[in-house]
Amino acid sequence: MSQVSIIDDADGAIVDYDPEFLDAGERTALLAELAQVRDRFDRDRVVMYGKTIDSPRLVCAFGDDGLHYRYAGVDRTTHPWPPRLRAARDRIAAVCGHSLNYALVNLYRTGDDYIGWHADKVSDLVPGSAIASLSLGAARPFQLRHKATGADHEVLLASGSLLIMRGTCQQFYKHALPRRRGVTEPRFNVTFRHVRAV
Ligand SMILES: O=C(O)CCC(=O)C(=O)O
Ligand SMILES: [Fe+2]
Repeated sequence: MSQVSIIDDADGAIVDYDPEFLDAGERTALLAELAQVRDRFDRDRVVMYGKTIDSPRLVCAFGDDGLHYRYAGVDRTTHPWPPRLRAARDRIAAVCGHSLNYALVNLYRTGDDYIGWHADKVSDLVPGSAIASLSLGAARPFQLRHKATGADHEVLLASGSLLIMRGTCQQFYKHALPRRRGVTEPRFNVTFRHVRAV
């Protein structure tokens, strides 16, 4: 595990990045497994400022039985873990130092798909738990911005890379994956989370 520190600030926000968490064989196998469940992906209908908006990307959730994780008015059913995704989850949980029971997977079909500036909702997560983000497919730039100072960070998320956000990251920073014209290859992003049992 060769982690690079992206953020480690006085407020306790921590972001670490490992560009080569998965080797080439694991990347190919996991991409193939996600491609097999491609028909389970659909757009989120997100309620924002009283309006219903279809997300500019496709989404699918996997997790342990009976879990719910709500965000922006979406309460999505979780599918059972495909075996390779569960194996990746186990390895990533060992890196985080706690269990991970939920994975939200975004599919950016081309560079036109994106996710806007936001912080992840942490009230349904186990306090102090990390959010671990595994990328597969097209490399896309990921941006982090401090909510008060506007300080910017950008990381090109490579296929097979792992980015871990922990500490007060969601409290002090927003993040986004902007549009990138000219990207024709799809990208899957899996964010593993430790959702609180309700
Ligand atoms: O695709 C990414 O790298 C980020 C996804 C994300 O921020 C989210 O699902 O909350
Ligand atoms: Fe996010």
